[in-house]
Amino acid sequence: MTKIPLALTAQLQEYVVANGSAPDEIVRDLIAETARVLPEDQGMQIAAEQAGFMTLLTRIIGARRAVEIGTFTGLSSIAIARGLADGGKLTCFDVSDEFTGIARRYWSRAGLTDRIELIIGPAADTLQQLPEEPHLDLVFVDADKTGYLNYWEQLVPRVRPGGLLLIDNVLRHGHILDPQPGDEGTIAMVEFNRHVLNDSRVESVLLPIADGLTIARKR
Ligand SMILES: C[S@@+](CC[C@H](N)C(=O)[O-])C[C@H]1O[C@@H](n2cnc3c(N)ncnc32)[C@H](O)[C@@H]1O
Repeated sequence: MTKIPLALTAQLQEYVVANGSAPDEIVRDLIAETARVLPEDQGMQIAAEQAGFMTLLTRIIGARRAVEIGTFTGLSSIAIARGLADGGKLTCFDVSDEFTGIARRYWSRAGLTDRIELIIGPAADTLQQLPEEPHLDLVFVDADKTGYLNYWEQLVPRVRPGGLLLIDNVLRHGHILDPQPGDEGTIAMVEFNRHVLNDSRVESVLLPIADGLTIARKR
């Protein structure tokens, strides 16, 4: 029998979050401040249960070197940085000083300033500043959807064999199935998902967590 994934209600999501390692006060404050200060944009933040999942995944693979494209107010970067092994480092890429100004405050509060560096500018260009070595253990992509293919092609060669690429919003809130998607982000995501599926450099799974998260492991 086909198992149909459960659609989460707000109450079920609360239960999911409450029954994993709970978000601490810093994460709760960050979520609340983002909602208060950026009500129009708060939907860009990853879900709380996804943050917990990403910390665990980062820890499980013993990641030391990680990259994030799309930082916003910092929730995913805190999730990754907290999972890094001792001496680990996360490099974040974003275009916005305004959004990442909030992230910087929370990195400081979480004692993570030493393990996170931020590069401001369009990631298609600024990614070229990444050194070839050391190879990356973990990559998280959550920025402009039309840029994903470019980021993928720049980053896959930089990930070590066995390292992971995590790609966010691959379901586009269900619009990925629209026969004629009405926005360029979804059109780009249809092509991107097909590209990942046909990329023999990785094995991957598309998880129906939050808005869809692809986890690809470099062969
Ligand atoms: C969906 S939000 C990221 C959410 C974040 N991961 C979190 O957990 O809160 C997308 C971010 O990508 C950034 N962005 C958009 N276009 C970009 C580009 N071309 N290069 C780098 N960052 C970009 C935006 O400024 C925004 O902060």
